[in-house]
Amino acid sequence: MRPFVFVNLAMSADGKLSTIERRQIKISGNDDFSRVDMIKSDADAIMVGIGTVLADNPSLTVKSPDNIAKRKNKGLDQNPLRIVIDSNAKTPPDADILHKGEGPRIIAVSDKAPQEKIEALNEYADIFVGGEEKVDLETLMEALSEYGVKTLMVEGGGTLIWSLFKSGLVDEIYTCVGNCIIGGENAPTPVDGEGFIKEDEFPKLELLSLKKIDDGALMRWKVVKDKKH
Ligand SMILES: NC(=O)C1=CN([C@@H]2O[C@H](COP(=O)(O)OP(=O)(O)OC[C@H]3O[C@@H](n4cnc5c(N)ncnc54)[C@H](OP(=O)(O)O)[C@@H]3O)[C@@H](O)[C@H]2O)C=CC1
Ligand SMILES: Nc1nc(O)c(N)c(N[C@@H]2O[C@H](COP(=O)(O)O)[C@@H](O)[C@H]2O)n1
Repeated sequence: MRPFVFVNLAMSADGKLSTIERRQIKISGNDDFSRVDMIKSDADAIMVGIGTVLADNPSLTVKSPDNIAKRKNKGLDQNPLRIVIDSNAKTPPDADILHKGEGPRIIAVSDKAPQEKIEALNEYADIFVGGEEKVDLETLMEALSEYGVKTLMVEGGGTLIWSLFKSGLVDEIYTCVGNCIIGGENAPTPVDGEGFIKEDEFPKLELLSLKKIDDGALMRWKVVKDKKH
């Protein structure tokens, strides 16, 4: 058993998540930020990789007071369970994700994470340990399911999203295409990592919806399971 996993990302019209400096930038507009806040608020958990924590220092909190109130009325924490994928326990103990907003956090580390760093982070978050070098995402998903997580939103970055696709762990992806060009051959893209080589390995997608949002476009894709072309 594993949660339903959906990825949400914003990219430029030329397919970049950020600049070559890998700093946090605004790609989508206000309507898209409202949409993201809503789907985040409806999710049981939200996940990012350590690359995103170090680059963006996100809090991953629900922002809209209405969305917070709806969660509270349902007896939920203000924010979904926040999860960082971080083999070496490099999450800074003063990171916003550990301090802003109420609600549980999990730092998922591998067997090689130094014990003293685990202990420091354990003051603010539960620690999942799994995987020899990198975090074992499949085992983590099973653990999250046992924890009661039915829907998991993944906010990036491209390295984590690659691993999730490689392991067949993505069910849907929302792609917001902003009206700008970023460029740079080393700028991050939605799916980085090693990349698929053979066409029959490519995850196949079905377009569920396509609409204009702000001055860009929003696509919602379903990952087609076990379909080869
Ligand atoms: N526009 C958008 O929507 C978004 C943009 N971004 C941008 O993306 C960039 C960050 O992305 P990126 O650098 O790819 O980092 P990621 O956030 O994808 O984190 C990747 C890191 O996670 C760790 N990790 C541990 N286990 C695994 C595993 N099994 N699979 C994959 N990764 C694992 C690795 O580091 P280690 O081995 O040290 O643990 C790895 O380098 C930033 O520039 C950020 O601004 C990010 C999110 C959304
Ligand atoms: N939807 C969206 N649009 C953009 O333009 C973005 N740059 C991002 N980035 C993601 O949002 C996170 C910010 O989280 P907080 O506001 O700090 O809670 C950031 O880390 C990226 O994951 N997303």
